[in-house]
Amino acid sequence: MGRHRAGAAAEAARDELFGSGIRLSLGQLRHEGAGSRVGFFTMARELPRLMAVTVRLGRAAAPGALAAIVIAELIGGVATVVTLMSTYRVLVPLMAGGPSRDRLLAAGPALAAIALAAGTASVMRAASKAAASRLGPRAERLAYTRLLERAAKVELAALEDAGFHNLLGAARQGTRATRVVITNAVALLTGLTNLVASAGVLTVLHPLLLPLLLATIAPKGWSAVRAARARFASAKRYMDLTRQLEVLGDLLSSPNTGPEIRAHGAAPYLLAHYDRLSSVAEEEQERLGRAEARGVLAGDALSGLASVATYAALGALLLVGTVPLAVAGAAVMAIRTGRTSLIGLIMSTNQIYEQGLFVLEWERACAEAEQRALHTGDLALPPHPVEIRTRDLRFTYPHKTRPALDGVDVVIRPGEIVALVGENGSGKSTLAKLLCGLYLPGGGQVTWGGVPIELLDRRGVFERVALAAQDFPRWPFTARVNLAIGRTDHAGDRERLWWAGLASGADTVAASLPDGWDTLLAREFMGGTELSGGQWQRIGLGRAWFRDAPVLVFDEPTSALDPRAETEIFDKVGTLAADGRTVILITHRLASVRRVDRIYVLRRGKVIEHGTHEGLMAADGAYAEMYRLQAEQYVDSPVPTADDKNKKEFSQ
Ligand SMILES: Nc1ncnc2c1ncn2[C@@H]1O[C@H](COP(=O)(O)OP(=O)(O)OP(=O)(O)O)[C@@H](O)[C@H]1O
Repeated sequence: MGRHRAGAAAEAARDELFGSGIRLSLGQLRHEGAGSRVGFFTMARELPRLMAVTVRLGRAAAPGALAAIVIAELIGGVATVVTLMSTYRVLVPLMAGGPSRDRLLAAGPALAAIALAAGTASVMRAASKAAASRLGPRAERLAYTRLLERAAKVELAALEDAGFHNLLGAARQGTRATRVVITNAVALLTGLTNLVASAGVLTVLHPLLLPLLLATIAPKGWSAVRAARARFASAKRYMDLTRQLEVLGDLLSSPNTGPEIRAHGAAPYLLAHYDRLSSVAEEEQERLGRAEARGVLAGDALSGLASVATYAALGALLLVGTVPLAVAGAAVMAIRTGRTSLIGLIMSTNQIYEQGLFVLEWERACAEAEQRALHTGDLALPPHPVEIRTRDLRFTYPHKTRPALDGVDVVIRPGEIVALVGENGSGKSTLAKLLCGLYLPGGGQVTWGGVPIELLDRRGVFERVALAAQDFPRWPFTARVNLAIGRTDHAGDRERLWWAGLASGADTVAASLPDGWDTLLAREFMGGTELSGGQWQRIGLGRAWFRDAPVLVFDEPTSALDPRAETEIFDKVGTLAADGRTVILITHRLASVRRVDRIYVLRRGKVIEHGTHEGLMAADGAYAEMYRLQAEQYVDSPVPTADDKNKKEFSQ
């Protein structure tokens, strides 16, 4: 009852902080989990596929190391066969009649063979381990690089899809799992060669002994596999929760949220939610642990019974004289070796399976990322600037019902400055992203030079655009790189940096920093520093200037700038257009759009008005109303200038 209440409280915590998203994802995964609840044999079928993925990865990462492992393990297996068979050959003369000296001498060659084989096996195991330590990290790096390469190329919309995001989370775990799988695959190979060796020897000694050996181990295998599946299903189901706990942990210790957490006294509230959410994770771990313990107990009991049966059978064979004493002695050795190998084999199989399922997620994520890769046509843009136009453009974000854009028609000619204005959430930033090809239309068209964007080589479109987004990234790198990342193939271009710095005012920011352009802009690292909001905005604008593209998109470029800097920026935007560049300007500062070529006013994803400032003022519609509202803020309480004051004093 108490537990039930704790669960309900945690559920409530999820709703309050993260909305219903996590419940949805838990529900969905429960459903998926039900579909994938399969038995031992499905797992047995999955294991080879899982191993094949890892082996392919290993072959690509370090083929030499992989070959070394296989060879060393095979030789190790042969050495085990030699050891076991030689044991039999030692026992036969030792148990025969005659003087002890003769019996020992007769057993001598077999004893020497055992020593040699044991030595060889040790050397081979060591060689195999060394090769695995080379292979593991390389495979992990290769897996991670492949994942990142593919993830960096997917459509932006895919990155914003929570399902794909979760898959990427599991895949990232999968890249780390490759190393565990490889280490355990070596152990598996060792166990397998030893097992084959013992099984072979047992079969030679007496055919009945082999099935008995297998019977001792099968229940253990069953319980281990069951536990591995349960752990994997749980890790997947709780992926969102794990991520949200990480996020809460980061928020509680981040310098960005630090001031607000302290000033608002929010720490106890967040900690309480952390506590409740982590109690859900804890409960799940407990549940898994209990289920696993039950499975282990059942497996061990069955395995114990089978062991008793094995030794009883051996005893019976000995009693009826079917098996001589030497053979029974060797059989005991082989059973012990086989059992140890089998237990090791099950442990490693268990690990391989549990971690390998994440490796399969890695493979699935790579495949899905490839499927969701940026769609691009092959038509090249002409070298000269072209007109950008939308016709009946519609766009809805994934998992949303209401369209963000609903039948938008705009035209932007080369060398024009076009402004997009409108209330919050009206679709301005979304439109800008569609114009520069970051999203593909859900309906209607975006054309560049008359060609629909889907048919164009989109890399060519990106090449022509510099985007200073509203939420531009604050890269935790040096100030220099924060600009140069706008066009990395010119990263070392000092003249470009100087020019971009001058145009955006980022040069004055750099001049105020301890190491100038080489100052690290991340206070969480040693030697790093933090900028003010306005300073960051200058850096962000500097990046767009550094990119120096024919089409510039400025989304709220001056929201954090002081009035002087703002005026300077808008003057510079004007000169960009005079130089033949096309400028798309999104702003709420209507004073700054008076001189642009055309203004589009958006509301709820539609263009409700368009024209020049004068035309829209004359039309006396939504734009005129917004403009007057802003202008009145200044007109209602006029601030006298120094000149006004002089005039007043003069008239008195
Ligand atoms: N990445 C996204 N995923 C889902 N919905 C989004 C996303 N970005 C924006 N939206 C939604 O699309 C609609 C339009 O948003 P958009 O950012 O284009 O508006 P905007 O006019 O630029 O607003 P603002 O003036 O506040 O910047 C809003 O309802 C918003 O909630």
